Amino acid sequence: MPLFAILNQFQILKRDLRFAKELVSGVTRWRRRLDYVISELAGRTTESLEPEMRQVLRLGLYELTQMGAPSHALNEHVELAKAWVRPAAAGFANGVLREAARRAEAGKLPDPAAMAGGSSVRDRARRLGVVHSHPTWLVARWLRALGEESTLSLLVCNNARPSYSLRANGAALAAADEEDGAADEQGAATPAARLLRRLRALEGVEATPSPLLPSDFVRVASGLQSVLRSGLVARGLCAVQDESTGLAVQLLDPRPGERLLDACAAPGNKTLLAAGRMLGQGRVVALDVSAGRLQALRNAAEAQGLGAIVTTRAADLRQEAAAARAAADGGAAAASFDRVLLDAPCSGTGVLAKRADLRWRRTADQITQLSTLQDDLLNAASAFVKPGGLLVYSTCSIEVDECSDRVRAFLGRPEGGEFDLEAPPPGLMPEGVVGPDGCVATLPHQHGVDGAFAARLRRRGAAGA
Ligand SMILES: C[S@@+](CC[C@H](N)C(=O)[O-])C[C@H]1O[C@@H](n2cnc3c(N)ncnc32)[C@H](O)[C@@H]1O
Repeated sequence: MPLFAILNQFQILKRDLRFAKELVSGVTRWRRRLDYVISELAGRTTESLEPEMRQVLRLGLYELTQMGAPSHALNEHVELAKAWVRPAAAGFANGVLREAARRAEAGKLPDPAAMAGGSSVRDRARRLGVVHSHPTWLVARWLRALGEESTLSLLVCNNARPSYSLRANGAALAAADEEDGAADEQGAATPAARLLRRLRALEGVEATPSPLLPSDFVRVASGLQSVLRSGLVARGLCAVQDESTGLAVQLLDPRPGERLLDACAAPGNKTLLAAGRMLGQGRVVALDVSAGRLQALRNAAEAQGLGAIVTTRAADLRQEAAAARAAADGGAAAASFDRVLLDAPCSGTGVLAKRADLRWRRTADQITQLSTLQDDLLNAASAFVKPGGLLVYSTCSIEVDECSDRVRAFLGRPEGGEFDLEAPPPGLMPEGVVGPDGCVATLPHQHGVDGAFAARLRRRGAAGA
């Protein structure tokens, strides 16, 4: 086959891939609202349909109503029903989708906002849950915690196109500038300034320093695909990472020459930012129960020129702490780290705009189970903090039960007896992210970044870190 034909085919494949991605992520995000419309049109609940038929109708309806597909494109979905569900299913799919096309053209698609219902939290959560395509239990939680107006903004934000940021890798950028002979000119520049210089050379990329963490992060308003194609990420000069993840490291405030434990480290977004701040001096132990994800961290540390100070350890933090406490010295030797970061496993409700599927995979029971794990991990992490040292607890959740409640519970347990919740020193954190309790918290609709939480806990004793 001639080269131009192969390239042409490749273009088509790329276009198809983009289309397929948009379709799948859109259907995943808008699943509940789509199901409402389908059930109104079909006169039966979507749960009563075969799973494959449900998917065919969701795909067809989304393409028709959100991607501006002409009604003849629905033939593809009818053919899909024939092939995937069974030949006789084509008539049903055709009937529902043609009715959708007719009603859409007349501006009369079933509208969930007009759903009848009472004014209890549950009823309002159900209505908002269908209109904005979120599970009722989660909306009810937010209505209780945040109120109606804030919940509504959050729901809208979770369905909007997410914004992306890049973390600038200072060590790798400095080395690359040296190689390019730009070291003098860039000598005192921050990692973000070094990265911005490179981004300016790329066509179609609009980027500005992060308003929250301007030294390390860059906000990309457009052109993320060009950045990825440029090889800057593959070469380890930057990483796609939300600014909110940098807040926990900012609160931890690691310094050159210190010993730092990242107790739930993989895949290493925070470890690598922290290690970068240590300017090649000191030691970072990155511990995680997942050996596979730790290997990815190891590779990234090497690529970013941070391999010399980062050591990985695959282990369960709870077992490590139990072993340390059972030692003859009662754990005194293990309590040797100046700073410990516990970025705990959590529900991830702060990152729903970027993870379209997560809202459907989480349950209220999981939040309860995760809270127990978070308690156990906080107890364990505290064993490694030296007297006078710092423990930062962080999550990417916006649920109080996974955030400030866990900190309060820790301070009330024997393991937390030697710790105090400490407000960040003046000037350390950006404006608007520290609450009255001294904890750091972001909400996507208020801060324009993912939702996240971080608290700074100081162990009483000798010299402070
Ligand atoms: C929120 S993620 C950490 C993300 C990481 N800090 C970053 O910024 O890239 C939580 C991590 O905790 C790890 N984890 C869960 N249970 C653990 C345990 N018992 N001991 C150690 N690590 C654990 C998971 O494997 C997961 O990588």
